[in-house]
Amino acid sequence: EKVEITKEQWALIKAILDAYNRHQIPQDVTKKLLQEQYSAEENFLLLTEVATSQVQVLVEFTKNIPGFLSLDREDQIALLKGSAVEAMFLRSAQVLSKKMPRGYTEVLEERIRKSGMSEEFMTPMFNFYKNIGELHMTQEEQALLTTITILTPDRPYVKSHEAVERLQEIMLDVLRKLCVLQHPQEPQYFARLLGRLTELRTLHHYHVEMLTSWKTNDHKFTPLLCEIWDVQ
Ligand SMILES: CC(C)c1onc(-c2c(Cl)cccc2Cl)c1COc1ccc(-c2ccc3[nH]c(C(=O)O)cc3c2)cc1
Repeated sequence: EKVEITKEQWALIKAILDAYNRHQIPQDVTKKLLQEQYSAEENFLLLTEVATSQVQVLVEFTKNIPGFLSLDREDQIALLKGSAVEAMFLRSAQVLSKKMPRGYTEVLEERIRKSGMSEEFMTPMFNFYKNIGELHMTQEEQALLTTITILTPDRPYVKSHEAVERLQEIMLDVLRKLCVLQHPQEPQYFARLLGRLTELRTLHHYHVEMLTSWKTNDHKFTPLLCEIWDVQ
């Protein structure tokens, strides 16, 4: 049927895309990924620094999601803690699938592969990166999919499930319409995007074990990561 995006929905897309583009990791942090040292220790430290910076960026982005700040304060925290890993898988996937200048993508992939994480997590992780790359998502789709991931109602400790669900449904409806308009030749495109959300849940479970395996090898995380991931 004829898909119609309303004026309000276009305003919502613009607000979310502006917030998504406005909040980026500072250049001096991402530039460090290009420095010379490649030991597992050095890679882990660099990834920890980038992840910490990414969490700070994520918090700022989330505050700009229309309606988020009207949610219960404790639910806002529960949503951020519950979605941080998934939002970071999405963000790093988008960065890895872009052909960045100066082999930035290869450098990041190399550091992730050689950061002391067990082999068993590599396959599903890089499979996800490949799947995201094949979707060739537009900026709007990336920003909306990240927003939908953050507004997942069934995270631990969320009290007002319905309020979060209502907000997520608004975003899902906008993304559905956008997919029909931007990928007219691919009627299943929206369903494929949602399939990535399921894959993110699985990666989230793997990530809990990744943290434990890093911890046992006495890897240190920053206070912000410890707080958001309930480690230490
Ligand atoms: C604490 C560290 C070791 C960690 O634990 N799990 C993960 C971990 C891993 Cl590997 C994989 C996936 C998710 C996590 Cl959450 C990580 C590292 O997490 C990140 C790695 C890279 C990026 C990243 C890299 C480059 C970037 N460029 C930009 C940009 O805006 O230009 C953003 C950006 C983000 C973000 C998180």
